[in-house]
Amino acid sequence: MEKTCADEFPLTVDSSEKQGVVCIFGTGDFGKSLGLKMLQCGYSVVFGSRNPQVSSLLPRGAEVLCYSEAASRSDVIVLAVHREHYDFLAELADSLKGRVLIDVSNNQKMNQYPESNAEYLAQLVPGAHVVKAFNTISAWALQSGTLDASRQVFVCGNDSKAKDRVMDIARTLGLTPLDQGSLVAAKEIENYPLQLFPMWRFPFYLSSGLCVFFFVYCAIREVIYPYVTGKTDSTYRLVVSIPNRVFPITALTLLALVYLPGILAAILQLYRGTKYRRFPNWLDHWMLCRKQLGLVALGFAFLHAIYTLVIPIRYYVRWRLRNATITQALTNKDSPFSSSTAWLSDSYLALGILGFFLFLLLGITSLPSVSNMVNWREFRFVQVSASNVIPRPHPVRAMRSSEEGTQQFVLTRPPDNPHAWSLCTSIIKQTISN
Ligand SMILES: NC(=O)C1=CN([C@@H]2O[C@H](COP(=O)(O)OP(=O)(O)OC[C@H]3O[C@@H](n4cnc5c(N)ncnc54)[C@H](OP(=O)(O)O)[C@@H]3O)[C@@H](O)[C@H]2O)C=CC1
Ligand SMILES: [Cu+2]
Repeated sequence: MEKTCADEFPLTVDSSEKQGVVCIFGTGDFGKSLGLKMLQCGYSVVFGSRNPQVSSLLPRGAEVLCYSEAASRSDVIVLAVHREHYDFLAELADSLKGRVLIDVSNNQKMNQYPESNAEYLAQLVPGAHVVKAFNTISAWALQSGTLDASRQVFVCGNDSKAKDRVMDIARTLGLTPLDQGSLVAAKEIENYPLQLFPMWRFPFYLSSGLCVFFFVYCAIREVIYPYVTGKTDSTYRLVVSIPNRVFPITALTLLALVYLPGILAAILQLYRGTKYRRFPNWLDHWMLCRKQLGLVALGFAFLHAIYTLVIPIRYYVRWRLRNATITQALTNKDSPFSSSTAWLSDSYLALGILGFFLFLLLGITSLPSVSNMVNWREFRFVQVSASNVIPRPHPVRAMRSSEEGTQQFVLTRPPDNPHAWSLCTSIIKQTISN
């Protein structure tokens, strides 16, 4: 190509702590973000673009040249172009001979092409040393610096010197390179970003299933049954009361399912008498998505906490309280203050709050950014102790103490605790009808 495209863009790179020149083909989202990061880490960046004059919004200090011109400036070239547009490289094959070509591309779906993008690139440009890297890092994370969970860069390539250079660059950018072997591994590395999601799929389906099951169960018990037997309309319960029953049950069931596979695995190891055999696939997968299960459980616990906080402002609850007060006033009766009930109510709520706090602690320490800061023993300490003290679902007890033929029910929870109230009343109703 003609030399003109270089002339308008003089080199203005900060020369402090130079790391060498890296060329980036493509001035799209990823090229720009990676270029910026490289400039910040002391590299000189030369962009290769189809229209070097038009390319705006590029990081300051970077040069923009046409592809061939840019390629001649550096032995390391990052290819921030989609695979579909690789054909132009065939023309540049001569000038790319002996260069390190970094393929960062990803596909839309798994196994989209028969060969991996990196292998395809190696066929297009046979003289270059193709290295697969950086495809698991997102442009957004590079720019915002929120790389916590995704610092890992999987690197593979057939030329070990080229691979070493790429791993050095990754380390300079503050990333963690992981050598995955020869270019054959590229296929798996390219599938990796698409595979991350399945870890969430099982928790998602499981929690949806649990929610639906418990919702239907509660709806039958608290809406359909009262309607069929007493023609009472309690459909309003579908909105807050029943979900607030379903969320904690789901949260605690999921939490239990986080710990269950570990126990099953231990039993299996004891039974087999060795820990050097693979677990069955279902157990393996279950073990691998424990963190996701736990985080989904934490989400449900959050919902439960929020739903519980709004209970006092619910119309139904206010109506009940007002009615009880008016009835007491009209009948000129008062209910004596019960110290033990007050104790029970407070300890119940306090346990709930503490349980939620521990659940939160469990969730937060399992996030990679936090767990990186504690050592293994500290991590186990928090995880094991927190999971042991999270309270079980609130037991609601109604005691029958019949005097002179009339049935009275002493609640272990005060009726003004709305959370227990609805359950208690339904139990009382059932007991009376028996
Ligand atoms: N975005 C992200 O978060 C990530 C992206 N990647 C990979 O990085 C590569 C680039 O992605 P991204 O920057 O998002 O994509 P963009 O579409 O934003 O940019 C692609 C760039 O390719 C260049 N290009 C060269 N030839 C063509 C052509 N024929 N048609 C269109 N564009 C062409 C263009 O640069 P110019 O106009 O200067 O020639 C264009 O800006 C992809 O392979 C992607 O899989 C990998 C990890 C994360
Ligand atoms: Cu609760």
